[in-house]
Amino acid sequence: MTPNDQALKHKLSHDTHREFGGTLGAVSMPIFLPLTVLFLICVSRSPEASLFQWPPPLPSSDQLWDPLAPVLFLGWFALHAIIYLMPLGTVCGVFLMLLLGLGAPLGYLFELLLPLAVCAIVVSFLFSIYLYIRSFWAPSHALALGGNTGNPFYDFFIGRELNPRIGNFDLKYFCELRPGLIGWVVINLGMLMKEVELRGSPSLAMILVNSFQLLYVADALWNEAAVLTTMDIVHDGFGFMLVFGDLAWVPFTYSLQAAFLVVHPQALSLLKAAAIIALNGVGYYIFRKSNSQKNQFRRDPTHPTVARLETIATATGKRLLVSGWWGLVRHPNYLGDLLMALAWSLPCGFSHLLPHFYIVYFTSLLIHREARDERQCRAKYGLAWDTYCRRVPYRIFPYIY
Ligand SMILES: NC(=O)C1=CN([C@@H]2O[C@H](COP(=O)(O)OP(=O)(O)OC[C@H]3O[C@@H](n4cnc5c(N)ncnc54)[C@H](OP(=O)(O)O)[C@@H]3O)[C@@H](O)[C@H]2O)C=CC1
Ligand SMILES: CC(C)CCC[C@@H](C)[C@H]1CC=C2C3=C(CC[C@@]21C)[C@@]1(C)CC[C@H](O)C(C)(C)[C@@H]1CC3
Repeated sequence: MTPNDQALKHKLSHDTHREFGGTLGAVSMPIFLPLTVLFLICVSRSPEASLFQWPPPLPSSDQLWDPLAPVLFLGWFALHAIIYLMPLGTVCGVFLMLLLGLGAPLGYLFELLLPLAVCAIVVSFLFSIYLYIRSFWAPSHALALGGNTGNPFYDFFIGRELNPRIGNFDLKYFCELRPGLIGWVVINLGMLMKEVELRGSPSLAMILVNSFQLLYVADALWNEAAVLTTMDIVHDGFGFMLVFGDLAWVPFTYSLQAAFLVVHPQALSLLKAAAIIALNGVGYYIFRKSNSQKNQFRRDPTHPTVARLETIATATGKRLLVSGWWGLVRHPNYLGDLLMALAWSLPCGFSHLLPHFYIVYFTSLLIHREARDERQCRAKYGLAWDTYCRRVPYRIFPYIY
């Protein structure tokens, strides 16, 4: 071990700040979150669709298992791994998959949703155990700062290794963008097909939810390289939280609105639809413009689109934007993302709480995420960050928060 490795190991073992409720959170979340996924799917297809109904709509054991589910899940995962390894761009890869999937009875995904979610949960546990064990062979410089406290429950949850790789295959980067995110869109499409089977044509609400979320995922794939600057890739280890988040949470809870609409059709006037489309458009515009502005600035601060923006210097040599989108609030990209989240739930009406689960969860996730990023930026940039906070006092919502 080099002196550098030793110093880092020392720093890692003394980084005692615990996120997500510390050990208690790390022990309870791997139990609570998978049960939440199964519970929400059951609620979405129950006639009442109530989060508070008693007794809760629990699944029977035969609803949880179907031999086709592991074949489909593992096949899906393997297909993405092959496409990832092939010298094809993401867009070509997705196009290839669409061709393969053309004519597949996607509506059957509605019946398979619970068994598929069970597979995703089991695979998430097995994969995280593999990642935890292999991290003990990783060099110190490959470990994540936050996930090496020595507490096995906490480290398993947060992830010990930052960017585990098999050869050139980056496991975290792959999981963050491919199988789960694209799986979400395919599940949505399956729900739309199921609606067509049941009612002859897709409803306007279903078309809106599918189109908005397809745009979101297509944007993520189109701007794939930008994910390299997100907190998950740069800072967080690859442990249960992200594995489960990528493979189970995203595809099976982000598709709840479409699943809800299959059993609870909603009428939507053209005027309301137009207002919701406008809201999604505004949200997307803010989200994309602000993310692109920061990414461009980080890539090349002399680029004509960002060169005139006002900045402040930091002791690290990096500068912080204080005008443009990043002068409006400290997280304009979260603001845009939240407006889109609202637009995704509005087509589902207000008769039930379930389709609004996403916006409630997402608001809490981003408020918590903002606080984590703030802590990291203050540690990184010190006084310059305080100056930025004084210049741009609001975090996400101008004049509110
Ligand atoms: N749909 C979903 O479930 C989720 C979506 N997201 C979305 O992912 C995207 C990425 O989010 P996330 O990774 O949290 O964070 P950001 O993309 O907002 O990145 C934060 C980083 O940006 C840099 N930065 C902050 N302020 C400035 C500034 N004024 N000037 C220049 N650089 C600055 C800092 O890093 P540095 O200085 O080191 O470059 C900071 O750590 C967001 O659009 C978010 O909405 C996130 C989580 C979940
Ligand atoms: C299981 C927990 C309750 C929460 C886990 C959080 C994860 C679901 C999210 C953490 C960061 C994410 C990002 C995206 C999806 C959700 C997770 C994995 C993202 C890929 C969505 C598409 C965006 O365009 C993005 C900017 C690429 C996102 C990056 C962060």
